[in-house]
Order: sequence, then structure tokens, then C-alpha cells
Amino acid sequence: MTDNKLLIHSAKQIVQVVSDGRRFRKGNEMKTLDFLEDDEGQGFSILINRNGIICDIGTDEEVRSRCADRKEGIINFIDAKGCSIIPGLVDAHTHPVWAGDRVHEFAMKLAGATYMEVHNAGGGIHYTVERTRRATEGQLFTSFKERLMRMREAGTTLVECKSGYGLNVDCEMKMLRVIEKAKQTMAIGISSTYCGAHAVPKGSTAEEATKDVLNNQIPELTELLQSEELHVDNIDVFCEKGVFDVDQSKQILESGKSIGLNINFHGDELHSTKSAEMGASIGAMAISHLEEISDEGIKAMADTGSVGVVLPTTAYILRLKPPPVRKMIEENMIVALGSDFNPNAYCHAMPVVMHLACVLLKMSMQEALNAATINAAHALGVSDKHGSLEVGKYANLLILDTGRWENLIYKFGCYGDVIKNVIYKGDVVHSNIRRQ
Ligand SMILES: N=CN[C@@H](CCC(=O)O)C(=O)O
Ligand SMILES: [Zn+2]
Repeated sequence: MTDNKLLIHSAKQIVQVVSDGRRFRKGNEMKTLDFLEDDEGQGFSILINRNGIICDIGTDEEVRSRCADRKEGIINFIDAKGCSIIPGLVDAHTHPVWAGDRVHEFAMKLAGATYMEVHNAGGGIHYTVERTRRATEGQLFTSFKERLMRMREAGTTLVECKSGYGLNVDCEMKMLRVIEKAKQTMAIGISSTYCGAHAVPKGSTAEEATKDVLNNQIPELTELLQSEELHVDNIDVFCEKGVFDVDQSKQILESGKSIGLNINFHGDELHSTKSAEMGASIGAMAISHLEEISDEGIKAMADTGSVGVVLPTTAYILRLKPPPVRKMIEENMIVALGSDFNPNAYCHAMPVVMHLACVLLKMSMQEALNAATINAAHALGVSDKHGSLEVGKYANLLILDTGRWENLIYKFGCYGDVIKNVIYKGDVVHSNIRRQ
């Protein structure tokens, strides 16, 4: 007799997001969510095996009788009466490892300074780089761990995490080791990204910094990947006027691709540089920001299937023109969401990001949930295991204390009132005490 780890039963609603094995949704399909619900008051169940994988899903009666037929036992039960269940949220873009505090810059920006004015005056990324270089691995891990726990409480079960506040070989590898440690020890999924070309270090030119990335940082990273000291998934560059230009970015991204990393980078944020066209031409898995994407860029990304990761917190905080998400969806680009959690945009909560996506980017709640689950997982190349509630996928899910999942988006900033439990690979990793 096999024992299953957990049966969650009696749920009012299970929002699977997708139920037919598809890896993403685009265009008009983004308005659709697959879910289990009926008006007769019938409850729904999810059964999770010992390996933390969903092994059955359906009405309470169906799941229990199939389990009995297979003569399987169940170790734990959760009664989800009146609740809805959705997949764990996927945050497709964050910068969560750093030291220092940039609250003073928020005041400068409120007073009218632009992002690049702060950056060029030695603040912004440069300010964080100085403090991150001085911090020990232990100090960086302690604050990173805390941030990951806050993200998880807000419903994130898979998060992309970048390096990029080192800008030299030692500190970039230090950041990647910190991310690796969390990857090995914490109950949250992590997709790690090398972003050694996040800014041009003080005292260097972009050309010199490109050479350092190509000739020093990537070779060192290659060795650490080969020795399996690090497991890195993606390569990123800040492709922007005054940072790395399109040619420099292309060289760095292609070099990362040649060592097996997925291309996933910052483009067309503050200026239209044709980053999207370049990224699509080299097979980028995803490109983030895209506030200034051109019509040709949208078409190129739609044609190649590169995912557009939009970051509503950035446009909101920097008062930028928001990315043209309606147009992207109309043109069949795959759109995903990320929090962009970083010292400029201090927001770790994907429910807040989804709310901003609806109000600022004019997405519907269904589109926002697709973008924050299956499409975000696809941007990270792992939508075969994450991003929906289907048999064979990780049992990463949220039990919401409401019969209508939309409350998670509607109740702006009040996700703590809505999320009852966060479950990662079949284990309860967060319980809202007030909601028990
Ligand atoms: N634009 C570049 N990188 C980050 C900001 C990083 C920082 O300001 O520390 C972003 O995605 O918003
Ligand atoms: Zn970023």
C-alpha cells in the first residue's frame, strides 16, 4: 500500500489555470482559466503523493474512490471547505540579494529625480554595489532568506533571483553562491540568474565592463557550473542607453547561451533600443520591462515565442509610461508578470503586482493570474512542473479563505487576509494563524 502525503478536500473552487498540459497561454486565451466548481455545493479535492507531486484532482467523491481503488493510504488531510485553491504564484523577475538601504532615493525620486539621474550621480545600482561588495556571504544570506520568506507568505512558490550587485568576478560569484545556498536549503523554488552586466562599474567604460564579463566572469562561472558548485539557469544584461548597448548585450547573452544558460534580460525599459528585436533574433526565453518596446519588437517576440515579462511596480514607482500590454496580448505575445523586487522597487508581493497589472496595465484578473502562474513559469523554462494544478506537477498551491479567488487581487495589499495556507511540494510552509 502506498501512502500519499496529503489530501486537501471539500474546496469550493479549484483554479487549475490550465488543465490540458499546455505550457503557456497567449492572446485571447489569456482570458481563460480552467477551474473546477459547481453550483450544487459539491466539494473538490487534490491528492498529493510522497514526492510532493499532484497525483489526483477532481470531486471529493472521485478522488477518494480512485484512492481506495488503488488501495492507497493518506497521511494528512486539510479541510478546505468554503475555500478556493490556486497554484502558487511565480515571480519571474527579482533582484533579492543585496546589502544597504535606498529609502533616501525614494524621496529624491518623489521630488522629481529620474532613475538615470540617481544612477549617474553614483546612487541607484552603484550605491547597492558598494554595500553588497562589503557584505559577507553570511550577511547576504540572512537578509535574502528573510525576503524569500516574505515572498512566500505573499503566495510566491517559485521566484527568479538575479545576481548583479557585484559587477566583478568575486562579488558576482559570491551572490550566486548565496542564491545557490537558498536553492539547496529553502522550501521555495528558485531560478537563478547571472547578471554581471547589470551596470557599468564605476571607473570603467561599457566596453571594458563587457570584456570583463566575457573574459573573466563567464569563464569563472563556467568552471563553477562544471564542478556543480553552482546551478545557474539564466543570463541577464541591462540593455539600455548609457548602460550596455545592443551589440555589447548581444555578445554577453550569446556567450551565456553557449554555456547552457537561458537568455532572460532587461530591455527597452527607459529608451527604445530595439532590445526586443535583438533578443528575439538570438532566441531569448524572456525579455523584461519593455515599457518602450516598438511595434516591430512586439511582432518579433510574438513570432519567436519570447516571453515579455512586465513589471508594473517599476512603471508605478518611476512614473514611467507603462508597457503596452494590451497591444502585446492582441499581437499574441506571451506575457508574464514579475515583482522586480529590488532596492528601487521594494515590493515582494505578487498579489500587489497583479493588482497593479490590472489597474495600470489594463489586464483582466484572469490575464493577471495566467501571467503570474503558467506564463511566468514558462518564462523560466519550467512550466512542465510549475504554474498550474495538474497531475504530475509540483503541489505548489495556495488555499484562499474565500470562495472567490479574485479576492486575492481585489483586496489590494491585503493578501494576508486572503491567503490561509501556502503549500510547497505538498508541505504547508506558511499558515496564516488568524485564518485557521
Ligand atoms: N533596471 C535595472 N535593474 C533593476 C533596478 C535595480 C536597482 O535599481 O537596484 C530593475 O529591473 O528595475
Ligand atoms: Zn530588474
